[in-house]
Amino acid sequence: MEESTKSPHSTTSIEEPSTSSVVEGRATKREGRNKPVLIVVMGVAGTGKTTLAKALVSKLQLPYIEGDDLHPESNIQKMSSGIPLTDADREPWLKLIREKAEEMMIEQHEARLKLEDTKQGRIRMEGVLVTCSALKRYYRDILRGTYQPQGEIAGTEKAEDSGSLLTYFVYIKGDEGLLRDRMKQRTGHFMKPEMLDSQLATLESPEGEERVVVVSLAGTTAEQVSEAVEGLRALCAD
Ligand SMILES: Nc1ncnc2c1ncn2[C@@H]1O[C@H](COP(=O)(O)OP(=O)(O)O)[C@@H](O)[C@H]1O
Ligand SMILES: O=C(O)[C@H](O)[C@@H](O)[C@H](O)[C@H](O)COP(=O)(O)O
Repeated sequence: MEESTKSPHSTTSIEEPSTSSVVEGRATKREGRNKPVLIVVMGVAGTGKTTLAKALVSKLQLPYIEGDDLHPESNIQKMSSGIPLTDADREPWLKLIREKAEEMMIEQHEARLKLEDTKQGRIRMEGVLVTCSALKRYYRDILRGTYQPQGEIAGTEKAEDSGSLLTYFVYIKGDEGLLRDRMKQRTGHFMKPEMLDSQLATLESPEGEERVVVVSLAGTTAEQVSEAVEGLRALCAD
């Protein structure tokens, strides 16, 4: 077994048969070469996106973007004051997340080429993990890089480019009561439990869309990791 590192930003090889290699391995066999992936852990506020994403980072050894860190200060101020964000507030934020993920993927790819040149190691999977509420279908299309706005009328989609950063969603789904309990227990966060109503009202479930894995809110983090990984593996094998 080659040496591996725990750093999510590492470019060292991951030789153990980790989930990342399983996910990547299937994709590689099917499509003939490595495909970088964007994995978005999504759901309303307080579902456990950050907790699950950090566990997946450690399992899959992928770099990670915390979506909340990319909000402009004005959005944070608004949410902290109990005012839900609008589409106009969210659109630039979602575009920025996609841009950052693409930048990170390019950096990762360049680092990989250098490692291959010097034969220092091998990366088993390329991709980026992101946490983002991604509440509406068209928000997710922005994250997929497929959204094409058309002036004032509803936007259309362009096809996802399988040669770039294919986007998968891990949707944490569960009971509203449990969610409210979790939010009440969480302290020191700008998003207060009262904001949950607007989050739930805005949510358009991603179920039925392409490349979506549903995991249970009620599960432990370890169970959620297994569900996510199994789901991603199944999608890659399709
Ligand atoms: N699987 C889980 N089981 C129990 N509590 C959890 C689980 N995942 C997260 N939590 C707790 O729920 C709260 C919200 O989690 P967090 O990761 O901050 O969610 P989000 O990023 O979606 O807002 C935190 O207090 C966290 O410790
Ligand atoms: O789209 C939104 O309304 C916001 O993005 C909102 O979802 C916020 O970013 C987080 O949900 C709050 O932080 P947590 O998700 O960490 O609770």
